[in-house]
Amino acid sequence: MARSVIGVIGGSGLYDLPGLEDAHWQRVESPWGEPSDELRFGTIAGRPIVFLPRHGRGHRVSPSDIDYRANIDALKRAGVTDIVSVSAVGSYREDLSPGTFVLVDQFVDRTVRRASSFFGKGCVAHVAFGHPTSPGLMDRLAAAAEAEAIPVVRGGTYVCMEGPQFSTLAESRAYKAQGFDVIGMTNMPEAKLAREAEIPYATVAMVTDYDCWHPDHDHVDVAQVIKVLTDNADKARRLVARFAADFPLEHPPCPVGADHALDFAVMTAPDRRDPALVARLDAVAGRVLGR
Ligand SMILES: CSC[C@H]1O[C@H](OP(=O)(O)O)[C@H](O)[C@@H]1O
Ligand SMILES: Nc1ncnc2[nH]cnc12
Repeated sequence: MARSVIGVIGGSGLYDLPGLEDAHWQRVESPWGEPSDELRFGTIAGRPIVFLPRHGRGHRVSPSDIDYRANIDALKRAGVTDIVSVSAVGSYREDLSPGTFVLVDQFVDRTVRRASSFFGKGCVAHVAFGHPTSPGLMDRLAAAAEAEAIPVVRGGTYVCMEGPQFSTLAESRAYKAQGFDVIGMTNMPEAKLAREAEIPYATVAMVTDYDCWHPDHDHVDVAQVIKVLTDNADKARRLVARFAADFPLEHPPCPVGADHALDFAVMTAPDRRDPALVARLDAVAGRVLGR
């Protein structure tokens, strides 16, 4: 059984994890491109943690420009076995008011210009993705939230838009009518790539606004989002710290098999694989490609 290494991807408003002990920033090279920033290595209660600010320190990288493949590959190279992502979201439900934390369990991908797979011409693979988040991680996040007296809502569908503009009123109403619960711009293809890299993934979504469908609220603006984020950042850090401190030292098997997602996924015959692509897949898929 592998030693647990928790990866934390910090979203808007979360550019560092102040509770990390023995922490240092370190550049991790990836053959897939430029990660959003250096990785912050440290420990919490003796557990190794690797933190990555998704938009880079100072929020320099927009959702469409994030190199999600480089980020996930870098975390995999750093030995990460489990990922918790923290994200700001807009809400489509009256009861999910700003400040609410939601452990989303489903995603709908509406992004249009992002590389969303490590695989492709020369090495084709299809991973199962019916359950895109790990129930094991969500159970532990819910327990950590309870221990810290932070209310969380368990379950919800996150629709990922391309952005960077927020939705039109027509889009917002349509998403609400389709039954989506929250909206953001970053969790896709991040969650898809984590699955391909066999890293169980869960998201703590922090509601910052009602998008623009709500008759009693004006359109979304960044000042409003930042205010809610600032008011809640400390709660998010406490939640992540408690989750990490209580995490098993040995990686617990993922109930939906995310940590073995590639067992039966690769279609391309060994003698027909592109050696250059296979070389780039060394960290993500070395376990099944024999590298
Ligand atoms: C500042 S609001 C819009 C911005 O915040 C969310 O990012 P993240 O998931 O990294 O917290 C949203 O997806 C947008 O990128
Ligand atoms: N309303 C919204 N739409 C998309 N991304 C968001 N992130 C925070 N609020 C959002």
